[in-house]
Amino acid sequence: MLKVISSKPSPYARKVRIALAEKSIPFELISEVPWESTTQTPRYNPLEKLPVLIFPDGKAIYESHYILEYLEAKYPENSPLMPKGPASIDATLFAKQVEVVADGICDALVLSFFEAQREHDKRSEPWMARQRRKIDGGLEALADWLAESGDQQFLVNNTFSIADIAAGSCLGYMKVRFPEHPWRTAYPHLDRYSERLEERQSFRDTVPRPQNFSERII
Ligand SMILES: N[C@@H](CCC(=O)N[C@@H](CS(=O)(=O)O)C(=O)NCC(=O)O)C(=O)O
Repeated sequence: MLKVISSKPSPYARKVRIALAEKSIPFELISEVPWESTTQTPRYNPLEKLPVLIFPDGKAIYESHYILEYLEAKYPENSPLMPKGPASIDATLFAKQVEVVADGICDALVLSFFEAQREHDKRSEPWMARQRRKIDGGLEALADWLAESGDQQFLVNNTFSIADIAAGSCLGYMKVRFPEHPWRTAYPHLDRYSERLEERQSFRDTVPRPQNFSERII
């Protein structure tokens, strides 16, 4: 059976868990804190990051966007998550662009989270401001794309895709890592979009949770 190394809050791991659930591919979930000495992630990923997808033979792949690409290539018939058909190349490329922005917002959220772990006198305000600009700019892009889609249920061709997995996981992570951010009032249509996605069973079963650190990690 496939195994997924995940962590409770990880939006990137949530993407993989959602894709596997949407494709009805069974897997064993392994939850851990990748920064702690007990982590097994470095055994499979030289970049020491989760999610990791581990195959029955012990081989593994990593980086959420690559894992989703892999799953779509190997299991195309199980609930396709990329637009299909000859005219779909532009739609597929757009779905991947949405994933780039959603993952980039998460990257800035992670960097902000760790900067905030430093003692006050060691925090870089310019660095925090830079991450905040990326988060705000990324959210504005998602809000604009959703509006351009006609406030549809899904971002691309009104069909559930990796764009919605990435955007939905990102917005869910905002609620965990940056609950005071005003995006839900600034973009009510994006908030409704996020709430609609959270009603999907694959989202219900993968709601992110904060995690406790037993070791100092920064
Ligand atoms: N680009 C990667 C990012 C993955 C990532 O940053 N994972 C974090 C955990 S979490 O933030 O998603 O919870 C990690 O393993 N960090 C460990 C490290 O960066 O050394 C992906 O999309 O999979």
